[in-house]
Amino acid sequence: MAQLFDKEIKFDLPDSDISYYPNFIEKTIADNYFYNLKKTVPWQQDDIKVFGKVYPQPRLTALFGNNGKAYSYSNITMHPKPFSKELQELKKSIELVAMTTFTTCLLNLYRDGKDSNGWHADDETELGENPVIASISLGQERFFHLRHKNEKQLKQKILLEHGSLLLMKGETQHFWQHQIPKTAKPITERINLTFRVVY
Ligand SMILES: O=C(O)CCC(=O)C(=O)O
Ligand SMILES: [Fe+2]
Repeated sequence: MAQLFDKEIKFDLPDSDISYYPNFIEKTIADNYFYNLKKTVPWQQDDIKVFGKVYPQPRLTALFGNNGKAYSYSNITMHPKPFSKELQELKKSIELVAMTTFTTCLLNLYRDGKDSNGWHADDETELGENPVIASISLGQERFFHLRHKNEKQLKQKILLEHGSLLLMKGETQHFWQHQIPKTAKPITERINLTFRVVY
């Protein structure tokens, strides 16, 4: 079978298991996924509650899944739509690398540099004890920041490029938080897909 990716970059960070595959999806195929998902996904903007105040979430999202299980975070509960043919296809190729059978995909659309994703860990109970999170990036590259929850000097920045895969597993979500910060640079849109198992 053809290799879908040419290298794995493993981050040597304590209490974590994080790998980055820069060219997981070939450029022209990644371009096609981007345009197709941008056009066909029913993007929504939910309100989030932060310290008792309600704000529109600074990005658009969508949830797909095959087991009907809802996913809740930041006071939002999302109900999955059935996987499209292309998401199903993408899920299959990621499962080969992640060695996990995913049930659910959360999609994020960052419209410009003002869109972001605040510090958090993907540690909701419905994701299980040690979640495997497989994250695909399409379109505009953005920085992904990681910080250790207890040892504040431990941090890492990863540039998430078009067609890349970032894999987080093991105890990562217990010890590390991540974010996509805003940027003042004039930038274009990015789509992120995170495949997860929702129990
Ligand atoms: O956009 C990204 O790369 C990260 C998304 C994320 O952390 C999440 O949806 O939980
Ligand atoms: Fe996350």
